[in-house]
Amino acid sequence: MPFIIAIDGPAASGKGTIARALAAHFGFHHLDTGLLYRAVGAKGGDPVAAARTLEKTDLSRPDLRSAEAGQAASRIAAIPEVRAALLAFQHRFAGQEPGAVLDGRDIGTVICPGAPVKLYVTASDQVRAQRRAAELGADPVLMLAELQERDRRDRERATAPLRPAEDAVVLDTSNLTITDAIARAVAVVDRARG
Ligand SMILES: Nc1ncnc2c1ncn2[C@@H]1O[C@H](COP(=O)(O)OP(=O)(O)OP(=O)(O)O)[C@@H](O)[C@H]1O
Ligand SMILES: Nc1ccn([C@@H]2O[C@H](COP(=O)(O)O)[C@@H](O)[C@H]2O)c(=O)n1
Repeated sequence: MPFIIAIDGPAASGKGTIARALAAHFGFHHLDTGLLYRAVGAKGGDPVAAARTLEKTDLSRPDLRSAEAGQAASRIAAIPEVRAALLAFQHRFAGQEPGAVLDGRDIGTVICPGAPVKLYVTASDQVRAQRRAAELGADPVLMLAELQERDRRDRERATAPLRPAEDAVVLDTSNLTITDAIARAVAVVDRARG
């Protein structure tokens, strides 16, 4: 049976960085599920139709990492039919041997609630805004407003809201270097694998 690592958390908390590193460390597949929502938002038109016809090539559009694409993603992510259309792809991905790391907002709560490792990666709003501003070469004040608006929408939506699974290990990376954050995540997985 494949080993699944479910990682959730708010925007720019470092979950993607940790997910990629865990996948490389353990030789697992990795899916950044945020990309699915970003790609649907970027396609325009009817989001439900866009989600139902999403193709792999849609995920390599060059504009998906922008703040605008993040905002569009979080708007369409609140539509239950969009989320339903993306379920089968995520479940298939999670079923790959020898294991898979999926990061997003509802992986531990909805997509893979039985995952043996669930991490909820977080950091203070200010730290996340600084990191995202440095990454995109953007204004930290604007990034703070952008992240807070997106987090609020993600937490308050009725379907699959952002929240830690009850059995998730919370990892606050506010005062951790990338190396230390990854080391802590590896230790959590090692413990779970025995
Ligand atoms: N512990 C850390 N210390 C310093 N910088 C970090 C740390 N973790 C991640 N970063 C940096 O912060 C930025 C956001 O990290 P990352 O993309 O992993 O976040 P994310 O939670 O996956 O974001 P999103 O939800 O928007 O996809 C990146 O530039 C990354 O290099
Ligand atoms: N499992 C997920 C993943 C993402 N979303 C929504 O997509 C937006 C963009 O995600 P990033 O991880 O790339 O920042 C995010 O704000 C969510 O609205 C989601 O709902 N579920």
